[in-house]
Amino acid sequence: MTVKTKNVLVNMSGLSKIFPNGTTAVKDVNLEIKEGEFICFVGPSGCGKSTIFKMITGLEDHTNGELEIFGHSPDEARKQNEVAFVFQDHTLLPWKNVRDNVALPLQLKGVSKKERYAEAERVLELVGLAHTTTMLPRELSGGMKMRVSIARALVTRPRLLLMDEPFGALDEITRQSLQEELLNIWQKDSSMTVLFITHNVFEAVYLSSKVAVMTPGPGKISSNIEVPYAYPRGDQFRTTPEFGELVGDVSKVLDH
Ligand SMILES: Nc1ncnc2c1ncn2[C@@H]1O[C@H](COP(=O)(O)OP(=O)(O)OP(=O)(O)O)[C@@H](O)[C@H]1O
Repeated sequence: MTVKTKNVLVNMSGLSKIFPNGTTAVKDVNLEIKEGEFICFVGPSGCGKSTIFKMITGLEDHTNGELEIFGHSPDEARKQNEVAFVFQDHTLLPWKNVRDNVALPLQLKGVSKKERYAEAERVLELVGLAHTTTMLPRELSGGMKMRVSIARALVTRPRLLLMDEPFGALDEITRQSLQEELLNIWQKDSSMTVLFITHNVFEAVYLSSKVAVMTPGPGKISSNIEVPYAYPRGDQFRTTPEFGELVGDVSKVLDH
């Protein structure tokens, strides 16, 4: 299967964010994201990655420039449940079982219990946790909690999935198996676009169809590096010379 590219989904043009205290977190970012892409954002701490995500989700307004999501404002896109996000901290409610945690976004929309449980079970199956529906978060491992958190983000069938360092707290083996699962889920849904923040250059190259490298002071995208390799890539991709070369290319831009 090749990289899936379709219509423009997110359009950032001259996008800037200056916080009220005068900090310019993001300056003049131009990026066109197409439907079906998997884009990783890498860059040093404080270069504005999370601020870009917050502007896309409407949690922060932008100061200058344009930002459109499916031709809508970020607020409109969020209201239509087109955007979902996953953070490093899984943010599961400790008193609710797995199925209720996953079904929560649908409960908030007023979806009936029968329908939301059916949807929760569908996405739990996708992340390999169909057997955990009645378990409580404290009974799960760190990797399982992250899978539940991903299932909860998928339950509204978003067109755009934002992930802010979701695997940062996991050990390397769990991280790699979750990377594989995430790619499988993304490939099953031909129209879902994933934007993913990571500090890990290996993770960025393995996952993405394009790596957006950011530099600080003020935060801007200094380079877009295409990863022109078909999916599924498989574990062996990590040991190929092509993979090593791309990791080198991204690292070089980061070091400048
Ligand atoms: N609410 C805020 N008010 C003022 N400045 C802020 C605010 N939020 C973030 N910043 C500043 O904006 C800049 C970008 O922060 P941001 O969190 O987007 O960086 P990041 O690249 O996601 O960092 P990290 O990788 O450490 O999470 C930083 O200088 C930060 O101090």
